[in-house]
Amino acid sequence: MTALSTTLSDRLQDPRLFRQYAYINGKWTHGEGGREEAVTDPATGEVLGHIPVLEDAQITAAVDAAEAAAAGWRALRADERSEILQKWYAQLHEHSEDLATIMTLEQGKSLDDSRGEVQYGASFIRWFAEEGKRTYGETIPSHMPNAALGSIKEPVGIAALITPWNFPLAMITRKAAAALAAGCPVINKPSNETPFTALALAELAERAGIPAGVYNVVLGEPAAVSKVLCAEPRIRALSFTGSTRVGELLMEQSAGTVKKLSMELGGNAPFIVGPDMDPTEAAQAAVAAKYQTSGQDCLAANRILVHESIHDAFIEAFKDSMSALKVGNGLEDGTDLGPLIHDKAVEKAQSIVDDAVQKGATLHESTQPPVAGDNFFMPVLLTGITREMKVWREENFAPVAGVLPYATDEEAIELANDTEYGLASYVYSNDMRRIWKIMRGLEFGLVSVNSVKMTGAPVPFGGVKESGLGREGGSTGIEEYLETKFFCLGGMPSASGS
Ligand SMILES: NC(=O)c1ccc[n+]([C@@H]2O[C@H](COP(=O)([O-])OP(=O)(O)OC[C@H]3O[C@@H](n4cnc5c(N)ncnc54)[C@H](O)[C@@H]3O)[C@@H](O)[C@H]2O)c1
Ligand SMILES: N[C@@H](CC=O)C(=O)O
Repeated sequence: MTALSTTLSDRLQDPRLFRQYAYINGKWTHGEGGREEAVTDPATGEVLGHIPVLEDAQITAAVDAAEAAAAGWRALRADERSEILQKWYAQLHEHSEDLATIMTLEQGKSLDDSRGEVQYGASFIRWFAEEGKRTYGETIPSHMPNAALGSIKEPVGIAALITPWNFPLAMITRKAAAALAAGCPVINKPSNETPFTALALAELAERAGIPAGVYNVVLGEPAAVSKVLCAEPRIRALSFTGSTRVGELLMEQSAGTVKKLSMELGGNAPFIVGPDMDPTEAAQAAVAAKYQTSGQDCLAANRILVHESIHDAFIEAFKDSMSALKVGNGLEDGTDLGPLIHDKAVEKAQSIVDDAVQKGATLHESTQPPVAGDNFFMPVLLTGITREMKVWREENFAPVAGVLPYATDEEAIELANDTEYGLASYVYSNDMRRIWKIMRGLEFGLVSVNSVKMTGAPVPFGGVKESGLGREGGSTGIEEYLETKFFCLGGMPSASGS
């Protein structure tokens, strides 16, 4: 390892949380082929450390380990698994500041946002520790004489969890806690941009007493690792969070082994502002819904639809609010927006802005001076946009907002639904009838009315159309890792004579 690789551990109260190995069968594992990949701080370009690039046989070894551990984990009572998960939850709380530091260094988001994500991610562990105790089956009135019918819930088996870099902790715990509570061993493949948060979670899982083989983290070349996981018949569930492009690829690759699939994919959220709204209040909410995590959020309000009667006042207030956002290194006090994850993200953001301007949109820039650094991108607003522009059609995953005026509620609904995505949507209005009409008309899995914040452990989170399959969190999230087994007990004496 290079001298710089010690920098990250020097910043931690508990340096053992910084791991530069995969975690398989309870052991910290290097790559057998000797290959490594560097992980950099997107704010500075500094190398934070290295991760091993595992060979295919090592990915299969993780499946072997999970298979060997499966029977023991499944045999525990739900309340015994719950106790272990509660200990994992406590570990996250005890080490929350270190987890936030690791996250900010490798992802770039502000330290406050990272702290918030640690609490958010931990909340899924506590939630599923409780939900695991409530995986009820049912009794079924029999249609046959002398038979008793019913169903029980059983763990689906080994679950592979492939996760993104934008929420490096919560996207893991929302899956892993549900799978573990259901009785499934897990194999997490985190993003190569943010592996150290995932590895710290594994270290804390071990300290909490999650047995060897039940929790594994594999690393390597993403397409190669995912190919092995998808083709592996012993993996019975695949839960993926990431882009629609990769999600579709993984669905194809999993077809041959007919896995249970959960897909949390991309979004292109509309934000509808009714004519009855105060334009300043609505603009402040839209700015918050668009620029959080520098726009690198599947919930980001990309397409802002404002009633024509308040459009101009809304734009003025939006520009003021956008210009108040402080861009900088996430470790610095007062930073609202950190850098984008890498140079390709900056290039994509710039190409979306250029495309819109070239097709006639007006660009409004922040009044703050630009921040030096390759991956920093100042927040911008585009007005006068059309449906032909990339800013309308593509998930930009950057601090780029587009605003379009509309005249009627029907037009707002039609515009909002004009996308292959169907994850999150926002409605701002004080008119209950309008809210109800628009909410029912929106083809999205999540509708947030007069609130920027919509997520949390009790929420059935997920999208429709090409935004995905299944729901995470809430009372349904654990179902992604359970099978229903029907039973028919024949030859039974029956009190009712049936
Ligand atoms: N719906 C949700 O809950 C949700 C949450 C967070 C992010 N997202 C989406 O995730 C995307 C951003 O995250 P990202 O850039 O990490 O997504 P991504 O699809 O590029 O990567 C996600 C994961 O897939 C892996 N991967 C990348 N290329 C692969 C390939 N060719 N074969 C197999 N695996 C591959 C990555 O290493 C990573 O672990 C956005 O589209 C965002 O909307 C969705
Ligand atoms: N903010 C989302 C993740 C999307 O990128 C969430 O809370 O699940």
